[in-house]
Amino acid sequence: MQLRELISPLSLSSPAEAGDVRVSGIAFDSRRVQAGFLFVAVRGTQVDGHDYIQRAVDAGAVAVVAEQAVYGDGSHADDRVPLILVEDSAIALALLADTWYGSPSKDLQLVGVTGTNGKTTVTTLLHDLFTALGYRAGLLSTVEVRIGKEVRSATHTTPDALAIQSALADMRDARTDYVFMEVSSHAVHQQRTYGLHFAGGVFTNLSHDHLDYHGSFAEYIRAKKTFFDRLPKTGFALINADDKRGSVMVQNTDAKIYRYSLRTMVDFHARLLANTPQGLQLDVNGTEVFFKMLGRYNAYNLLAAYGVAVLLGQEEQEVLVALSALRGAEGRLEHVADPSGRVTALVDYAHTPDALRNVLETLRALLPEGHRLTCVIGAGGNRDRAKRPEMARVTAELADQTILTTDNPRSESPETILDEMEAGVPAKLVHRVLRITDRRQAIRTAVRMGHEVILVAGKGHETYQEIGGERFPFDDRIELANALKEFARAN
Ligand SMILES: CC(=O)N[C@H]1[C@@H](OP(=O)(O)OP(=O)(O)OC[C@H]2O[C@@H](n3ccc(=O)[nH]c3=O)[C@H](O)[C@@H]2O)O[C@H](CO)[C@@H](O)[C@@H]1O[C@H](C)C(=O)N[C@@H](C)C(=O)N[C@H](CCC(=O)O)C(=O)O
Ligand SMILES: Nc1ncnc2c1ncn2[C@@H]1O[C@H](COP(=O)(O)OP(=O)(O)OP(=O)(O)O)[C@@H](O)[C@H]1O
Ligand SMILES: N[C@H](CCC[C@H](N)C(=O)O)C(=O)O
Ligand SMILES: [Mg+2]
Repeated sequence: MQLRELISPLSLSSPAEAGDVRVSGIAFDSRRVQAGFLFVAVRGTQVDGHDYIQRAVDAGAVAVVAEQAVYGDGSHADDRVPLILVEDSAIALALLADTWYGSPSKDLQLVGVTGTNGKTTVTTLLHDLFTALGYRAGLLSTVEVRIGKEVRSATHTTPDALAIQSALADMRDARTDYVFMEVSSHAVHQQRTYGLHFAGGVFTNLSHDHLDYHGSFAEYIRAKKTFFDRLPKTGFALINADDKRGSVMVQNTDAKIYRYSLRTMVDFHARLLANTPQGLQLDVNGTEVFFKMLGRYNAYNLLAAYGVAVLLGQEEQEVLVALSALRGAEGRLEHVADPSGRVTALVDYAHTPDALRNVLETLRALLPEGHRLTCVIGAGGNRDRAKRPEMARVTAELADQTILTTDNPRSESPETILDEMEAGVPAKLVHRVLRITDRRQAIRTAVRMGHEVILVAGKGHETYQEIGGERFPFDDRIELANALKEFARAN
């Protein structure tokens, strides 16, 4: 593509000298530049992409997009290639990616889901629902990217702008009708989703997470709200009316606002008739349905998916019938078989205080009288530190036995993370809390406790443990299954 054509959507105040340079690709990482590429210098959380311009040009970049021509160290832009100056290179990157791939979001019905918890569940439900209704559906989630029958594992909840546009282009080429994507607060803040044309957006809920990155709860709210601020007039904004942040989210949106609730008679309303170990019985806008998913919080996820489907023009009764058979995403309240048949063993992705409260309260409510629950939980390294003591406190309060352990320490010391978790356990509950750093041992010990219910939380679908920048194979479901087998053999 000609550089001139590629940069035309950037609406530059002083049009750059693009000449007749031909661009063969775009990269925002100098290590991925090939001959003929356009390099976009983006300021990051670790380093500044502007410091890598020379390297990008040496690697074959034929043009550079940057926010400045003179850098902190006094060096100047490489004058071998055209430099296109922009105000915000992350926004420029998103627009360039959109142009490069031919604006695929305009050819698809794209729905974004944001909120602290429930994004993967709602997007997966929607993907599976629209597939069941006979459409070609695409998915961009924490777990996977689905393009028709092709499944790619995901690197991020919301990938970078080039990866999003490339996946959407593949979906468009595969004649996909509807695409459901998670929109994380990191993504909004880093402009990964800038310029995407959304048919609608969903807000699930807001609670404590990612305060390390955003700095404060107000900034975290602001990032999520920006997603709704940018929705088009033609789109819809579907919010959880039972979450107190719902109305703030859509305060400045141009999109048409719709609400869902378990408490009030809004556009999409459900009444919880029964919450059983087999599933949920709900009255959804006047129709009684039994769903296979468990727990009150999943009533919200189901209602959000129902609302989106109806707003996208689907027939209400057909939607309810199809939704009633779905089970949501893998690694969320996923059962692990116990050969002895004595234990209900589950893996879940709860990795925030609110998610842990929800899943533990759900299990508590469904447990027969006298049944005891052991929960294995850790907290990730290089992530929000403030949530660590809260996660331990909530678990200690709601489980009969808590085992604190390691969950992706990344570059942090596992012991320091565990110290910070332990600090949150109220003195009167310390007798219910064990600390076992090695996650495999923690899971084995949980099984040996002999309680009727075991919940291994925090890693869900993950198939690795990230320690010191390296990912080692580790899957809670396999570990739990092995421990249950061992225990069944020994007893
Ligand atoms: C904290 C964070 O979000 N970091 C993301 C960010 O990287 P960064 O800002 O730290 O980048 P950096 O290392 O400072 O580099 C700055 C720039 O210099 C460039 N560079 C760097 C080195 C070099 O040699 N040459 C070069 O050109 C880099 O390519 C980059 O453009 O931009 C990168 C490219 O898009 C992301 O891969 C990276 O995600 C990291 C791996 C990450 O762990 N992110 C997590 C926290 C995340 O995004 N999570 C959310 C939400 C999770 C959830 O709750 O579901 C998600 O959407 O996944
Ligand atoms: N609507 C909800 N409200 C509160 N907690 C929920 C809700 N849905 C799911 N959870 C809890 O949060 C966990 C993560 O759910 P899910 O993966 O759907 O969220 P997510 O928003 O995609 O998370 P992430 O930010 O990691 O992408 C679940 O395993 C469950 O414990
Ligand atoms: N996608 C989220 C989930 C993390 C889950 C937990 N296993 C961890 O590593 O902290 C994050 O990156 O914050
Ligand atoms: Mg997710």
